Amino acid sequence: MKVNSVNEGLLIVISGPSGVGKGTVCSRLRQKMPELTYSISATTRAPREGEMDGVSYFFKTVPEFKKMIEEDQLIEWAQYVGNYYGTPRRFVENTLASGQDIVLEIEVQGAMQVKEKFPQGVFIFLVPPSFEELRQRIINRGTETEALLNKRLEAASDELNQIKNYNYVVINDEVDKACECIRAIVMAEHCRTDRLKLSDQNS
Ligand SMILES: Nc1ncnc2c1ncn2[C@@H]1O[C@H](COP(=O)(O)OP(=O)(O)OP(=O)(O)O)[C@@H](O)[C@H]1O
Ligand SMILES: Nc1nc2c(ncn2[C@@H]2O[C@H](COP(=O)(O)O)[C@@H](O)[C@H]2O)c(=O)[nH]1
Repeated sequence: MKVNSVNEGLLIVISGPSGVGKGTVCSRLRQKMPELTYSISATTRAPREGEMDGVSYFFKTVPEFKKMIEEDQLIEWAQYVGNYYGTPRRFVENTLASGQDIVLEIEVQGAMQVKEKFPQGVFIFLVPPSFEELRQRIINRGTETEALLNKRLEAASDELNQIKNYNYVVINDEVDKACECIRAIVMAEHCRTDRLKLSDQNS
């Protein structure tokens, strides 16, 4: 019995409202699951203290970003709280084609665009233990003005309504627990795709 030779990696989208802890969970996942590859997004937002170009994001001017859109260099893009964010296409496609799994940490509008193009992807929504905890996390992070904090919280209410469009929901009450849930999801998805490949092979 041979497993299908078409052996693309999994495209894993981790999404959820601002401040829920996507970045924190993904950086812990990098330690716990070094076998996963992580996409680096492009953005027009200004770098925060400690963020490096090409590591945290590819920081772009608005004309540079618009050129990327025109040249179809992005799998998805969205305007979020006054800035553009998008996922560079080539790196994602090359990673999947080489059989490696890739993680996209993106907001909801972009995640839904990815779902249109890659319905076979694994869509995970991170939720906070409560809306008040979400607010506190953004305040404690200390990166937003009050006006931007309110915009992010407004966006969060809409984003939480999109849960139904995701395959999995993970509560980020503790970072390690959230990572273990994601590890379990990835393992289960590998078993599922192996089963599909074997059924195709033997039908
Ligand atoms: N499980 C957790 N318990 C307590 N605090 C947490 C937890 N996860 C993340 N945080 C804290 O919450 C704040 C927001 O986390 P983080 O920046 O990772 O969120 P995010 O979802 O990536 O936000 P954004 O979408 O705005 O980039 C950070 O200060 C982080 O340390
Ligand atoms: N649609 C996309 N959203 C993205 C991408 N990269 C990051 N993000 C999301 O934007 C918000 C704000 O991020 P911040 O770094 O300014 O706090 C957050 O939800 C990120 O997950 C992307 O490529 N496309």
